[in-house]
Amino acid sequence: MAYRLLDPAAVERELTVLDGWVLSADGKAIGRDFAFRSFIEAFAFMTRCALVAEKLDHHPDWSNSYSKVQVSLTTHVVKALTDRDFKLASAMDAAFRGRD
Ligand SMILES: C[C@H](O)[C@H](O)[C@H]1CNC2=NC(N)=NC(=O)C2=N1
Repeated sequence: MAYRLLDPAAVERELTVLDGWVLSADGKAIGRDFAFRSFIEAFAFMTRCALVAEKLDHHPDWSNSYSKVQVSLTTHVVKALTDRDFKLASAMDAAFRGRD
C-alpha cells in the first residue's frame, strides 16, 4: 500500500484533530503519553491498538511502564510522517476514549 507524505502544514492540520499528540523536535514523528488506572488497563489498550496496527500494517514505537504507555509514530520506510501515522494515532485516541 502506498504512503502519502505530509508537508509541515498538513502535519499541523492533522495534529489539530488528534487528542494531545505532539510533534518531535525533528518533525519526523508524533508522540503521546497515555495514562491508565492500572497495568491491566494499559495492557488492554495496547492489545486493542496492536490489532488495529496489524490491520493498518502500520506499527507503533511504544513502551509500557506499569500504568503508562508512551507512543511514538513515524513511517520507518520513508523516515517521515505519512497519512498512516495519523490513521493509527486517530485509532489509538478512539481506543483510549472507549477504554471503559
Ligand atoms: C512490509 C511491511 O508492510 C512494512 O515493513 C511496514 C510494517 N509496519 C510499519 N510500521 C511503521 N511505523 N513504519 C513502517 O515503515 C512500517 N512498515
